[in-house]
Amino acid sequence: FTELETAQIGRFQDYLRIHTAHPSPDYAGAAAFLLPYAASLGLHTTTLHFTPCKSKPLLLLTWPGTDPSLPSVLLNSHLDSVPAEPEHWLHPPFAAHHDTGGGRIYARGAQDDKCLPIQYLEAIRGLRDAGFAPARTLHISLVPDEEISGADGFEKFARSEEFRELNVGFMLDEGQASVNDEFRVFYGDRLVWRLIVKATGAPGHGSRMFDGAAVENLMDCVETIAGFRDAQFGLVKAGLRGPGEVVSVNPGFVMNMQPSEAEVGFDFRLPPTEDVEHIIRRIKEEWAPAHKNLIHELMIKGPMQDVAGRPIVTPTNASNPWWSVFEQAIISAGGKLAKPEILSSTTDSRFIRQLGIPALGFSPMTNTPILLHDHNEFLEDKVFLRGIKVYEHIIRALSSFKG
Ligand SMILES: CSCC[C@H](NC=O)C(=O)O
Ligand SMILES: [Zn+2]
Ligand SMILES: [Zn+2]
Repeated sequence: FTELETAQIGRFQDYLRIHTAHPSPDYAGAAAFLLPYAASLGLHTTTLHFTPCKSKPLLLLTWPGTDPSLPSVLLNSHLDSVPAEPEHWLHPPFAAHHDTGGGRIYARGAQDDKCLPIQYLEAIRGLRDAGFAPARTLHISLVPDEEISGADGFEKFARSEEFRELNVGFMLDEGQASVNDEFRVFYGDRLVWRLIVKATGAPGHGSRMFDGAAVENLMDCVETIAGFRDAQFGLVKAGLRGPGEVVSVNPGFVMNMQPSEAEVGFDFRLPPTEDVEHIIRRIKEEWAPAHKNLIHELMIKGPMQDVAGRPIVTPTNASNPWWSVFEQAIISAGGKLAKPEILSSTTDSRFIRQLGIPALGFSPMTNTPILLHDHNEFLEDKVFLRGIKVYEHIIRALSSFKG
């Protein structure tokens, strides 16, 4: 590695060592690391707060463009991470151990998504040192609480006056690792629903067999939903649909059993183009019907349509000029792009797509196992460094785009 590359890996490790995991992410520590870092590159820095206690900062880093009349480009990354169980890890999850043999850097957040701000900033360093001046203003947003819904993070930011003033024309946000040598890109996120079904039934002695007990009623619900789950999963297993193109449903989000009351929770994920009325009808009529003493509560986590009443997706065709700028940038970086996908999980991109602003999910990690939220999350040093080069191409292209 060159001296610069060694320093870049070091900065990545320093950031990974900040304890950003829920339930008590060290946002102040992350801000204390990132703000002076950005300032040292000549970026303007602002800290916004959308909570009264000011414990959830949202950092904005800005590289002003030479033509401020053009809409800006936003690169997003969330500051928080999911928790880790250290006993299941080869190395402590916040030590950022660098395995010098294989080059792996182990840490919670190595893929999701603490590589991104370092890659964004190091790409800016490279471009600045090469004398590049962006035409469009480039903003980086570093937001709290993505992992816990973004309600105090990007959701409030997207509705704010400060956001409107940024005049964002296009956003890049996190994506996911790719197990082959094609970069993955995401043009939509699935919708998140939580369904709680409560059953009531006749109480009775544990030795008696009788019809209509609460748990039995609830089991009918679980079994019918399990059948639907099998059918959806079957489409993915048969290669007919991508994992983001089916409705996923997983039980067990809350479980609380009593003799005359029983309750189960389901985590539902729906493709943005799904016929939601049809699913709601099936819940009411087939899966949790009142005649089986089942009641249900459906929580819809976030918007289901954009401001124009359409599914929340970013076009990846000629109708979206940013798409071809992005695609060309990947090619100019010597990369290959996989077919655009719907992300199985959910990111902050949904809040900006909902406003009708195009956004793509992208994390430059090829030939890397998908380890977000998993034990032993790691990113290889060479993959991390290549990502910096890829962002140099992307930032150059997006910020020069005159369309
Ligand atoms: C209700 S928003 C949940 C957001 C979360 N995002 C990342 O994992 C997810 O479960 O996909
Ligand atoms: Zn993430
Ligand atoms: Zn995550």
